[in-house]
Amino acid sequence: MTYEPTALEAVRIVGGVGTGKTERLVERAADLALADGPRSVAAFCATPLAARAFAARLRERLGDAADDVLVTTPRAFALEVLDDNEARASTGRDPRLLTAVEEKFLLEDLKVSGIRPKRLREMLKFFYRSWTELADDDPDWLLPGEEAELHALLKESLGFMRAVIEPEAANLAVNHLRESEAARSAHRFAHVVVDDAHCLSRASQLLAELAASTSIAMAGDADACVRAFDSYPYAAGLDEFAERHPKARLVQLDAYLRSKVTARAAENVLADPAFEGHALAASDGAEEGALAVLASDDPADEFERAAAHLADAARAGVPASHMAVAVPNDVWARNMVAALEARGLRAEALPARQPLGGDARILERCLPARVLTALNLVADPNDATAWRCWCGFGDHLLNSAAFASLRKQGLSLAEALAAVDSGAAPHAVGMQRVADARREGLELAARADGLSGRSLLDEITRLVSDGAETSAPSVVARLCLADGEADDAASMARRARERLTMPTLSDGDAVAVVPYDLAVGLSPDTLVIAGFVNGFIPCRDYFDTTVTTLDKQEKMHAADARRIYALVGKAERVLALSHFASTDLETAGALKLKIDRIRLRDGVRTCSIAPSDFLTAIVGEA
Ligand SMILES: Nc1ncnc2c1ncn2[C@@H]1O[C@H](COP(=O)(O)OP(=O)(O)OP(=O)(O)O)[C@@H](O)[C@H]1O
Repeated sequence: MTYEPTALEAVRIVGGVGTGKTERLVERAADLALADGPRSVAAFCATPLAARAFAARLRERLGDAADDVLVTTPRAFALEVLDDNEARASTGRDPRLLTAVEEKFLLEDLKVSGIRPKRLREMLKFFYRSWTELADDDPDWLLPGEEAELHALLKESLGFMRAVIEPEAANLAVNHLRESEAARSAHRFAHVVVDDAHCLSRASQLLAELAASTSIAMAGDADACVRAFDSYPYAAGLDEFAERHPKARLVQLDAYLRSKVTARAAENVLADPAFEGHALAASDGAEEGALAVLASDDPADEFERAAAHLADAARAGVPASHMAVAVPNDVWARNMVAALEARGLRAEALPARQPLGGDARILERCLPARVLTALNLVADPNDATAWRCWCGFGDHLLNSAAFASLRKQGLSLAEALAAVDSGAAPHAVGMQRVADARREGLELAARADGLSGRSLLDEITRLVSDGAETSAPSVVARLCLADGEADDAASMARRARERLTMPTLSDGDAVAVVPYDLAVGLSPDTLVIAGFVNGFIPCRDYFDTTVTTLDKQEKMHAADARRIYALVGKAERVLALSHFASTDLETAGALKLKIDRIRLRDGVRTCSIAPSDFLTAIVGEA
């Protein structure tokens, strides 16, 4: 049976950055929770951090009753929808998102198609975007031949791993809800509110709508559309919402409610032609606020200077929980946290990318990933993704040929590996390596049985490294352990997956150090935008006309302008733009900075780095 949307009471809240959209939704959610009970309300936010901030604002109004309102992200909700037996059977998947390391194995499995890597990546991007836009509603959306074949291979490979890849999650959940009445009633709320809809994919927006039975309110601002958490944010969704709900009540918010100074900064950015003449005006009652430009000589000075700025704010009475630093990358995040802590300020960083790196092809270079994979095997000896990865580590092609031949048998991965155990697997390159890894994996799981917490992680590390290491890599311990808990393997594996695929901040009393695009949902009193230089924003390729065509350059500029607009407007009172003027050549190369000039200073080749092209636009100088 196919789902037909019923008439929902719909509200569309539109307005620029800082005009009170979230506040309206919080107010609405609180009123509805009081009227119809907190369990009748669900709030969808663009990122886990935004959900945390929304829940805190709701708590201020509702007290403990706020705990019974579901405040979540469409991604987490999609996995809940996919977590029942009917969904598992119809999708052939477990509700488990692939981590970045696991995605590398998927990619290698797709390379057996023989398609050149560049073309393969382009086609994958097309599939991923199309899934998020539900293009597969049209049965003829794929061209026959190479395109349809690669898509089939991708779906088969994901089915073999029984896992879900991020751009697919909301698509699978939408389709499951459309098809299953039982699923719809199990995941239904009388009232749904959706915040920052411009940062959500089309499938995420529709998923939230499918969860509503009586009313839906969606808030957004197409000008602030940035890739924050969903990989393909869909700004047009706000207009589509209006088309689907022609009787939707429109709430248009025009006054920027934060400080006058940050209003001017956001307004100045909006003057960019990319925004087609949109405007923003501070509300009459807003306080003045302040804008600071922190110019430093080099990165080390910058970290010091930015931290000193926030230490001064702390002395003036601003709590650390009301401060944020937006950073261009994890190097800046680490250094800012260290500089803030050195000044006695608590700070916590939200990673820009999953912290589990390494080279899966070389055993010695991927110990943390192998330890975490082994933990998954101990947690669930039938974990198909974990077995796929475990039996591929250390091989140049991650044993993709062997897995291709295992997959072709039409068995599940667990059944196919059982056949390997009994020597009944088809002959293929690398099959012996898979058989050996399988045996080692089973032995390891048996030896680790009964342990928990850090001792389990340490024992797995010892076994995985053949005794060379006796203590778990710190990144694995950070991902798996919670304060004072000696959890079993399953709890630690679940926690690590969640921290990798849905990262958030846990310390509510610390300065939030977040990537530029992940300030969604935050309203810090004082915001420092660090590393505000050319190369970080805009990125180096933007300036390189041999790499970037004029068309592409325009698109990059428009995307950056949206990022900056969404970011500067977040500061409640004080905005500080921090940049540095020089660094050594090696650092500049590694960080992909845009080098203006190279000079010899004290025998070191030193590069001049200019502040971001956006700085003058924000400050409003000619
Ligand atoms: N009705 C109101 N009266 C006074 N202040 C308000 C009102 N609504 C919101 N605010 C304050 O204005 C600021 C911005 O509000 P809010 O975060 O809801 O805006 P937003 O449009 O969701 O912002 P963003 O675009 O950054 O997500 C917050 O500090 C909030 O407390």
